[in-house]
Amino acid sequence: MATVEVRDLRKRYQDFLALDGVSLKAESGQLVTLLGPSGCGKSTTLRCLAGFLEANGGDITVDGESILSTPANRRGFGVVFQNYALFPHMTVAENIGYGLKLQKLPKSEIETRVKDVMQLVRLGGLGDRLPREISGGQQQRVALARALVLKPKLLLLDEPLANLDARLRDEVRWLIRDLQQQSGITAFYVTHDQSEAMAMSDMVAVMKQGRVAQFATPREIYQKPVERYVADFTGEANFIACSSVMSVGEARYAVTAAGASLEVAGVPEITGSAELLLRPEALELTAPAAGTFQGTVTKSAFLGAALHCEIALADGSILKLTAEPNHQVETGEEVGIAIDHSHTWLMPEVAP
Ligand SMILES: Nc1ncnc2c1ncn2[C@@H]1O[C@H](COP(=O)(O)OP(=O)(O)OP(=O)(O)O)[C@@H](O)[C@H]1O
Repeated sequence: MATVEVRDLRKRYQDFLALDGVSLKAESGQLVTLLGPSGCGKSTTLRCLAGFLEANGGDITVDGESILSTPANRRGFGVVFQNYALFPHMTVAENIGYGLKLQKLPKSEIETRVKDVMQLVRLGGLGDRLPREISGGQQQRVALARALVLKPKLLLLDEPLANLDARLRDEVRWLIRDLQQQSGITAFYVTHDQSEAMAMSDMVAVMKQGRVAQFATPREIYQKPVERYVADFTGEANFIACSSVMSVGEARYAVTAAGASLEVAGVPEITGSAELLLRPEALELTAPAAGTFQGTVTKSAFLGAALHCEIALADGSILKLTAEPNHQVETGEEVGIAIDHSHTWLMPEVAP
């Protein structure tokens, strides 16, 4: 178990600054996810952690000690990538035991540890197969077992589910989280899939152009994003520009949005222009006069478990919401929208 801290990490590829001061921390036993779109620096951060890349500035510490000068093979970390990189000519058991063999452990100990970890990742009975004789999900479990068998201080996972189909993704996702929690290994996990990040993580770092836009729990990232970029990346979101914003207490504001006056919570110390975040589940269809907002239905689609609607407000904003499936609304109909105030959140307007 290890506490791992990344402080102001910088990495340059020729004249391109890929990491521009990344800071985050995994407490012992936590799974921390790096979430963000392609090219934001997730893999670069993970490779610096693994020791495959040399940072140009900042520090990485494990239990308070800098590891930057420790070579990758002496860091004691387990690494799992999206392309499993199994040795094709070795059996499943040989692949898993390879690292232990390099450590020159007695054969009987290797056999026991390989057998135990194979049970753990549910590969029992497949030890004699070659990688090409097992499925993609099983191959990824071999890669996981190969990392876990070394009892690493830290587990680094870079899009480990990327090559799996939806059903296997789900299965391997929960297996990884279960194993990580049971073993108490600190882990960093890279993904661009927000639902994966939300479901698995203790903490999420949402990355934006080589920096961490927000580092917080999944709940906080979803409910209290610091800016639109984070809100957009972590689920369906509606934004309404506010025409007036006045502070009325600590991180509380009186705002006017789409003709309605509201008192809302938000990011502390907003001084300039601001926009209101309304998640679809915060909105409910009402009779026209009964809602906080009034608008016109521009789209409605029956999705089975819910009715998806889009409503145009008088100021031109479009609100997306999910209504109860038996609700009947027609395109062009005037409706009201009630807001659950516990689900509103004010953010400063930030240049993209
Ligand atoms: N070896 C390299 N030489 C030059 N630029 C690089 C190199 N590796 C990565 N980059 C650039 O650095 C930036 C960050 O890359 P990185 O692989 O860390 O992003 P990522 O968030 O992991 O993206 P993805 O989800 O696509 O893997 C990108 O703009 C990428 O093009």
